[in-house]
Amino acid sequence: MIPVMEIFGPTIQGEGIVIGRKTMFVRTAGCDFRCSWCDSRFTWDGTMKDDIRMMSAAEIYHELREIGGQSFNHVTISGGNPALIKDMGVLVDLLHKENCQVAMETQGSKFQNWMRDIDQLTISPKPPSSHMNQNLDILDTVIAELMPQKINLKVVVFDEADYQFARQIHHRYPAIAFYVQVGNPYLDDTVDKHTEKLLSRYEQLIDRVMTDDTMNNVYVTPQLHTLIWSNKKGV
Ligand SMILES: C[S@@+](CC[C@H](N)C(=O)[O-])C[C@H]1O[C@@H](n2cnc3c(N)ncnc32)[C@H](O)[C@@H]1O
Ligand SMILES: Nc1nc2[nH]cc(C(=O)O)c2c(=O)[nH]1
Ligand code: SF4
Ligand SMILES: [Mg+2]
Repeated sequence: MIPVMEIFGPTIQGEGIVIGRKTMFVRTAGCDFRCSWCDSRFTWDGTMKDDIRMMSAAEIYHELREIGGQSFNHVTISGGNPALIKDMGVLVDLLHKENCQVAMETQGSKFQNWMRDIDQLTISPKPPSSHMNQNLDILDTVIAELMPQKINLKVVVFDEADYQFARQIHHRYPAIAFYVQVGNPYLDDTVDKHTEKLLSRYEQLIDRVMTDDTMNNVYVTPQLHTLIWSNKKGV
């Protein structure tokens, strides 16, 4: 059984390697990290614990079709940390059998065998501003289990220390597609002029990367969904 926090979509994948892709989301409950700026704290801080449902893969698939009808062929599994969940492989296999591609978001602190079957696996190590201490030896062991061409790395950047961390991660794994994503400090979804504020932060990150000759093989991205909807839940 899988602890599900929310199922929603179709929407656009707002982040990373398939940014803009029409997708459904399955968000699991529970995380082994506690990032200071987590935009999905409700998955682990207890505030929405009454919404958590223990569901089988078949039940999740049924609900995806109930909400999304035939209007999707891509599902993103996020959380929380979905890599905590042993039984997820059954859902990944079922989605593939039903001709859906499957993406996943995780922070690289845990490995499960079923992660090898994910079509777009994003690993997002946490920089200093998160106040997490990402264990790079564990990250090495997780990445060693996976095919470099089937995964990508995405580091969220809020400040210069985060940027230096991003560079360190990119150079530690040069064969893996690398994304720097601008941090969103506006977690309350009622911030005035959030789009302008986020775009301005995005522009600063672009400027930082453009003049850095050690960061040429990289993608610089915003969180597309937050430009439109701020940190609204369920989009
Ligand atoms: C909510 S997390 C869930 C998956 C997994 N726990 C992880 O962190 O990779 C999904 C993505 O959102 C990113 N994220 C979380 N809070 C953010 C924020 N305030 N600004 C920008 N990205 C954020 C994470 O770094 C991660 O790449
Ligand atoms: N539209 C949209 N794109 C996303 N990409 C990653 C998300 C996440 O929370 O993991 C996310 C999300 O919550 N919404
Ligand atoms: S690892 Fe992901 S879900 Fe967990 S606290 Fe950090 S951003 Fe949030
Ligand atoms: Mg999100």
